[in-house]
Amino acid sequence: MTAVETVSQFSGILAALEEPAAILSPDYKIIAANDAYIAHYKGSDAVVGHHCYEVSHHYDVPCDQAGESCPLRECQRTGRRQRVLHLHNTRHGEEHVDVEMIPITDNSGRVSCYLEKMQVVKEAAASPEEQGLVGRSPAFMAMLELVHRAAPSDISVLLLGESGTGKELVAQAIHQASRRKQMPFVTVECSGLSEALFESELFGHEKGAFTGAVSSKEGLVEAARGGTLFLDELGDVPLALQVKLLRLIETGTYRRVGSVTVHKADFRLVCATHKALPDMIEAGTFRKDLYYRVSAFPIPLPSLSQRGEDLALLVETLLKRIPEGSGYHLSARALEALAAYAFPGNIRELRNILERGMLLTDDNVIDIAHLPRECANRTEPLPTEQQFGCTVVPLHELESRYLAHLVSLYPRNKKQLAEQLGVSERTLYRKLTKADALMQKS
Ligand SMILES: Nc1ncnc2c1ncn2[C@@H]1O[C@H](COP(=O)(O)OP(=O)(O)OP(=O)(O)O)[C@@H](O)[C@H]1O
Repeated sequence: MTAVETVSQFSGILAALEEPAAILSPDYKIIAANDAYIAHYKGSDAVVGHHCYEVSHHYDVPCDQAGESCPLRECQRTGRRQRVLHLHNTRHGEEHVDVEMIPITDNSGRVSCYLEKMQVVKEAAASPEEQGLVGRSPAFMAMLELVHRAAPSDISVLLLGESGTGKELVAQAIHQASRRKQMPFVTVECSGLSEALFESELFGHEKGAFTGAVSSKEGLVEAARGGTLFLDELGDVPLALQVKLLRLIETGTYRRVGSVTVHKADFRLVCATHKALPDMIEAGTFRKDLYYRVSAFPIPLPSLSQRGEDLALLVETLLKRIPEGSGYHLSARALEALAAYAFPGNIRELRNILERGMLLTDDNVIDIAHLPRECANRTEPLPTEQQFGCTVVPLHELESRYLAHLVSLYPRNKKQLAEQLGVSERTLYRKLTKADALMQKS
């Protein structure tokens, strides 16, 4: 089939698609594109005849030669449709885009071209935003791809990540991208609740069900009707309550405390934990059956230290979100210092560091001096040997060299030498033996 025939055959399909779509030749050339594609990428029909990677990435070479996975190349390799999440340059700036590549065969069964369909991923932004997830590092993109795939279905998602990695924000993003987005998103904080409190919080109670239940109250399961129920810190739910949770999930029904009426639940379940649930199962502190119910679609969240490329973007974003923060910025040296820090508290810790820095600075620049000592300590790079004016050697080696030099000056007077050095003669001999060994090594 010639290119002209291909265009006429597919122009109808392209026009019928609402999302940006194009037909690509095996050598990455855009043969035809729909209006949505043109509007999204260039705003003019000058896209036809250009390479897809030039238009969407502003690259000179195909994605796989620029360090990214190329769906067209994968399609050619496997002969099957491919989906991948890419960061594209669109008319709105950089956007996360779900790219779907479908091989098209001609009458002889040979793949003659490819249909490329784009869907802008709304769950996250690649530039600082007032709200929502931001990120562009490979670790973040891998997580976002899973979020984007899971969100539209009703599958139970288990978010696994250290404290402060954004589990609650991801849960909200899943809700926002789901068909339940118009309905409530309800968080259940599972840690620190007693058995009785947990049950009445979750299922509600009737008037007089227990001392203090002066009126009947709707529970969080009821409040989440039609929407998403987010169980945060699932690993903290005590064993006795896990069975009640399991019953809720298995039967899709619940009863208010003090009532015999069975209610039907209607929610999509998203759970989060920073604990290793399989280890807890081993230890007998988490039910295996509950684990399999909640972990149909696990999504690991990267720690901040795995998202080094996102640090500057997150700093800018958080400063936008902290009240009064948008007037402030971080000096290059301070950013460098933070880049070398491990962030055990992840993004929440970064936010705290910035808030503290804002209070400590006298102008609008947060500098090294305004960072906590544990971050700032790593900041001053050691002077080079040239700047020092001498070679930098480990202290124990310096001591050995010094002792060797002294002994060469006073070979017969070790007792006096030990006295002058403030050590016992025995210690001096021990140190000299070490020094000898070191000298022989070097
Ligand atoms: N990708 C992201 N983009 C922007 N802000 C983020 C992102 N991820 C997390 N944050 C911010 O980091 C902070 C911590 O996020 P969140 O509370 O969702 O973490 P968490 O993993 O649920 O923490 P914990 O386990 O302690 O409950 C919040 O201020 C949140 O807005």
